[in-house]
Amino acid sequence: MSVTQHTQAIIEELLSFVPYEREEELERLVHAILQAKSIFLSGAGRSGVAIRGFTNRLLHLGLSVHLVGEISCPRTAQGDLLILGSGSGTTSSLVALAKKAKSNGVTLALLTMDNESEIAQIADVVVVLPGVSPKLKENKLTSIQPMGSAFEQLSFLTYDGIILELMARMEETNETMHARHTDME
Ligand SMILES: O=C([C@H](O)CO)[C@H](O)[C@H](O)COP(=O)(O)O
Repeated sequence: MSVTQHTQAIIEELLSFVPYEREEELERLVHAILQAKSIFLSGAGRSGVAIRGFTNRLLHLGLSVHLVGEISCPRTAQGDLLILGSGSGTTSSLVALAKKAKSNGVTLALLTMDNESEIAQIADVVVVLPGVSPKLKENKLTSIQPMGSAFEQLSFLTYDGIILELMARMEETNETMHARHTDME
């Protein structure tokens, strides 16, 4: 197979996974974002790459957003929202952040493959995305891709789906968002 054929197969795989997403879980996340005073976001590795892209678009919507770990990241407070992207829901640095958020009265949201994972058990909002990972106890699906790739790609796309929904509800446009894009590039 060629690289373009592999790419096509990946897109077809993701399309076949989308129906496993639950609209009511995504609605709870959209609601939590709209209610939050400030939104803090984090993820490790490739899950973290996806959440960085999401943070950028939330900023373009005019929301108060912070990437955990950046030197500019302030202290959390009650009324804030922490969104974690973790396929396994067990990544140790994120477990620590989740516990800290809960003890500070911060609403905790998690995008994950495992709704019984350590973080999922204490999260207020859990969005389960389908995928496959060697880190999971049980894999119900199979993937043509290695490790957590399908989850990581689907989370990037789902974040963009959430952005489109937020744009509609917040009456934001491509133009209003572009006007907030950094001039420091
Ligand atoms: O980058 C990753 C790895 O290559 C698996 O595909 C993961 O995103 C990273 O290890 C974080 O794991 P999760 O918190 O389980 O998403």
